[in-house]
Amino acid sequence: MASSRDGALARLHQASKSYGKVNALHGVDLALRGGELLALLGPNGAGKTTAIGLLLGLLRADAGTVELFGQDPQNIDARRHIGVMLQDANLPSTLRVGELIRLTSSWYPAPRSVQESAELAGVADLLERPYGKLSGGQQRRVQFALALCGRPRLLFLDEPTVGMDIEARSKLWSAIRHLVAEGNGVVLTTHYLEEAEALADRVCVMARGRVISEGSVDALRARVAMKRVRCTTQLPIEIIEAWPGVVEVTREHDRTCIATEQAECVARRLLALDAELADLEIRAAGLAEAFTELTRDDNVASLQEAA
Ligand SMILES: Nc1ncnc2c1ncn2[C@@H]1O[C@H](COP(=O)(O)OP(=O)(O)OP(=O)(O)O)[C@@H](O)[C@H]1O
Repeated sequence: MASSRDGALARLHQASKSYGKVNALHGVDLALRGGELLALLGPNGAGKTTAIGLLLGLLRADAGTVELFGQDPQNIDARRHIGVMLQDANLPSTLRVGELIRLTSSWYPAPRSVQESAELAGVADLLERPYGKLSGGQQRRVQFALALCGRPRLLFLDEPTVGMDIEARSKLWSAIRHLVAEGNGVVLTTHYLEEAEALADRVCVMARGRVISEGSVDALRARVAMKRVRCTTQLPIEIIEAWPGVVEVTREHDRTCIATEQAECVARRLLALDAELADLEIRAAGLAEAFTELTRDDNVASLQEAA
């Protein structure tokens, strides 16, 4: 299967798409490469599903170009080298898991064995069970087995771990890492930022139909000055929230977490006002803070544009 000129397995170039009056994508550029996991992030309505729909050939762009293995994504040959796990899979509930994997594999030119697919997805003990009788998390794992059974070179995973418990999620993460290490490309959309942080080689943040930031997790983190100050304090949240430079304050059990661009000033105030303060800790921003700051800046920009 061919890649496009720049070595990408798939790409959007200046792609735009509207639904009636809603401009869902405006001139988006995106390249997906082998051996790399790209996390596509953005608030609800940012255009992620639309971008994926174009790459999968489910939608047609109004303008710009869309390539899948150097071809039109509607081309059946190109589609045989992708694996897809979308949010609403409608699978026949009476079929057994083994039958579903066998049936799906038969569509691909060089599929994995049923056993290998089932083991990679952690469903080897469920092969004889009817799909409809499985729990939500088990059904998600079966959908993952169906996405990878055709030995795809490019895998699209739309919020793959929703509804999974911690153990299932961590197994799925290792399977995804295995697929990337084999040289395959993976596109992941998720609202769990720790998932993107754990898996992504590259992160693309979308908002209002545009790519507003793209780079490695570290590069995105470095773009934001935000830090996290954690401590145990009896000071009321409302007081801390009013301090200059404080962006967000949350409290879980007795731990208070403050997102701020002025960590040292906040720490000084905490120490001055609370003689009982304990467990003070200052950390660099995680992807979650970077995301909050990037999308907040974008909202400010959009309000300025509108004014
Ligand atoms: N079939 C459709 N008809 C009309 N508008 C649509 C349609 N699909 C999406 N939209 C609109 O296009 C915009 C982009 O939607 P899209 O589903 O691509 O966003 P998203 O980033 O995937 O959001 P989410 O995180 O909520 O899944 C939104 O304003 C949405 O309401």
